[in-house]
Amino acid sequence: MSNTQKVPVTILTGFLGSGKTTLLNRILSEEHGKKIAVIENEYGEVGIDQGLVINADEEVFEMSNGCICCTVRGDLIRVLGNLMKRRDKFDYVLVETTGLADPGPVAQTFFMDDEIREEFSLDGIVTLVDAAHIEQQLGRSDESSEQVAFADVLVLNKTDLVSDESLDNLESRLRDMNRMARVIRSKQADVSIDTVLNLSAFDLDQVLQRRPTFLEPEYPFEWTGVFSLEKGRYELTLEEGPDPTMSLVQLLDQGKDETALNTGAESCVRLYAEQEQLMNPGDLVPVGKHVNLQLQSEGTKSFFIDVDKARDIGLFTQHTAEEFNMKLTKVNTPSTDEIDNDQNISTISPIAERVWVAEHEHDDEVGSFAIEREGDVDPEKLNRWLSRLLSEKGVDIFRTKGFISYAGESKRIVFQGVHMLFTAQPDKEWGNEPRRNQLVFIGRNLDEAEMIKEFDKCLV
Ligand SMILES: Nc1nc2c(ncn2[C@@H]2O[C@H](COP(=O)(O)OP(=O)(O)OP(=O)(O)O)[C@@H](O)[C@H]2O)c(=O)[nH]1
Repeated sequence: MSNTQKVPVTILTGFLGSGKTTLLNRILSEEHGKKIAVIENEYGEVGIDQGLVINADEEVFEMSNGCICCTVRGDLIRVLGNLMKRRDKFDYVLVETTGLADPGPVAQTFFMDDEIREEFSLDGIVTLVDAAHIEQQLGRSDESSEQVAFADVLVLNKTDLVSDESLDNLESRLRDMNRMARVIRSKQADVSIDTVLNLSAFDLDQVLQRRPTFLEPEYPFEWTGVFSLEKGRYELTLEEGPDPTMSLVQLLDQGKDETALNTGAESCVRLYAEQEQLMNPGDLVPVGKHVNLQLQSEGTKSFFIDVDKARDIGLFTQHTAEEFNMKLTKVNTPSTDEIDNDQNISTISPIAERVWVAEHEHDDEVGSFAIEREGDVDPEKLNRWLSRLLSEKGVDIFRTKGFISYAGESKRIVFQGVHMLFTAQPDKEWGNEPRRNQLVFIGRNLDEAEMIKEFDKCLV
């Protein structure tokens, strides 16, 4: 298929609260004659963004799954795959990434996966920059620097909140970080559509020159072991490790050379994006499924693997085998083997092993949670609490957003906060919809229990 027939894709990035949804809504409400499918990559437990995107004919798909940088590729492949079945319904795709994501893995998807590459072409990466907060963000997170570095267009938004002088300084700082990008200033992301869509701006060769590692993938698993097994039942044992659960995929006939390991890894990227199946100790691990081993109980945990004939199997695990002292042993059955005592059972060593090192560090302190409560809140109490919370902890609370039901107000209130700045504005009538509150917080070292307790005090 030639490039012109491929569906163009624009990736919209920018740190939390920089104005991505505002720009998206602007694009969706403009007469541009395009049928746009929107993919929202949410961070957090509740899909608030979908509720904030205006009603349009466009289709909105949400993804949300684990560590974004590691799982996004699998998620995106799944969502794009579904989109292709409705090819007649759209002619442009917009991907809004979560503000915490490095856009690299999102962009990679359009080059690494053959099926995706055949159907879609990356048109450009548009990065929203919050003029009021970017200095602070650049100092604190690698992701925001990556978002600037990858951009084809930098939209310097929220110009109303800073002086012209600061804007000039900021603009020159951004240009130092990325000389290729076009910089546009905006208020409420009021940029003209043709400065952000249909640019044919993304140039893979150029990116590879700047960043030779661009196509080096990141995986949602850290370890692979290939085991050469005979027919029979095997026991997989795990001790205490760094996590109370661990994801795993078992593949049949896994080769052990470099190419085979990479092929296996790519198919696991897709499998890892599927809903995980919880496995308790004693369960039989199915083939080709994303399972999540439950390891909360004390002592050694055992799971079982049945092999129908002599073959090599691959285990792709979220953490390394070493971290859980994971071992595979053959279970002797009286009909086929001599009964062994425990001492004689020997661990089977893998014929090949591979550690997939994620290039990025996981920032464990950054997290999110949602408060969801039926009923109404007292606006004054809520305002007092949030003002205090955000003035005290606003540096660590990157983003707050959601819907609130004010007592005595017929309209739903949309709450939006970026660090210490926040607004609460009436949106649509509640009508017949049940009145409820949904508030998502994203930040560092959040005290979830305390914040929920304080929120509950604001309910009437
Ligand atoms: N003062 C000011 N506020 C703005 C501007 N653009 C957007 N906002 C507000 O900033 C808040 C965040 O905007 P969003 O568009 O939701 O930002 P986002 O990047 O989608 O946020 P996340 O999805 O959480 O990362 C909202 O309250 C917007 O109304 C602007 O130019 N000036």
